[in-house]
Amino acid sequence: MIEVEHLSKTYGTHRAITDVTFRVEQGEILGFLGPNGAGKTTTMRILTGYLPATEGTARIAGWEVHENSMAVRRQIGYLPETPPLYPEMTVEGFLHFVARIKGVNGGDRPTRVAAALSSCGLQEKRDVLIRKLSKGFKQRVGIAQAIVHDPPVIILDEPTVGLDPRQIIEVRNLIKNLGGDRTIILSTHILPEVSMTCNRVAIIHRGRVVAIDSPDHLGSQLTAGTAYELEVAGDVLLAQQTLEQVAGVERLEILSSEGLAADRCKLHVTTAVGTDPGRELAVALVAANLGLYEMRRSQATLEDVFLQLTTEETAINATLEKFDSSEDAAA
Ligand SMILES: Nc1ncnc2c1ncn2[C@@H]1O[C@H](COP(=O)(O)OP(=O)(O)OP(=O)(O)O)[C@@H](O)[C@H]1O
Repeated sequence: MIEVEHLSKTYGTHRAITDVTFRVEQGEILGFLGPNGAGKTTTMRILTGYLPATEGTARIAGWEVHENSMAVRRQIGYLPETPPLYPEMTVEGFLHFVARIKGVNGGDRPTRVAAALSSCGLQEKRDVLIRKLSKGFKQRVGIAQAIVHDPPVIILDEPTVGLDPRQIIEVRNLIKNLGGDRTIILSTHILPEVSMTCNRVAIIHRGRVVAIDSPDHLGSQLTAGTAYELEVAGDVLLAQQTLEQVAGVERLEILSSEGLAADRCKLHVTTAVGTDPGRELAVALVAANLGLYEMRRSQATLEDVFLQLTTEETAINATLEKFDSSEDAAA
């Protein structure tokens, strides 16, 4: 439904996005996650036909966005960071107005407006002036204006920014309910937002997509599979050798033994993707006559991945190389 290939955008001499490539299939909710200034808004403005790309192409439902910007706008509902609302109009009056300018024909308008009011939980506010609404309800009106012409694609730029925690939950649920057949891209710099609402997440950093996958897969794909922290009694070198021989162990680190009893040591074991040899680690230690006093398992979370990708230059470069080599292999 959405195909983005090698998009770049330069403002003057400043490169805002570089070689952004991704696809979104019909019915998917893709989260566009990145810190402030990463290039989310720029990408969304190109996709919606409001901004030309410097290089690359973007297609929505088969239409190249820049060459067919009017046709593309009919396929898209767009909620910019600041919703375009007329405060002196009532909610219903405003939605009728938007339906008209988006080309919904007169006969269909009452049905479309009623559907948008209902989807966004706005029926009771239909006669209220927009300026009298809370920020959360204003945001719902912003989403209602994006969907009033029943577009197959919805693009939401930071839809929960500035809302209180209750409003955030309501807007997230609303977005999930809009899914189904519709294809949705939402941008955010808030991690839980993508885990809770999206099927897939694209992490964007300094204008580049540095990872794209399901929230769960990202946790395991980019770092090793599982990690264990172990407190062992006995000779530390024997413990190290014993653990290193267990199948699946990829990396072993001896941690500081500060605060531990004299014969104790702490080790951190990282295992290969797709392996989880917890039982074998315990059995091997006991078989070597070592004492096992603590064993804690942890999985890399989306937060670990996001921090790793957006704070460590080396990790980003490694990921970019990995992406380049997988593209080479695919070519
Ligand atoms: N009109 C513009 N002229 C010059 N530079 C711009 C313009 N718009 C954005 N930029 C720069 O391009 C980069 C990407 O900005 P963009 O707004 O796309 O990021 P973002 O991820 O949406 O961030 P935010 O969440 O802060 O809006 C930033 O460095 C920004 O300063």
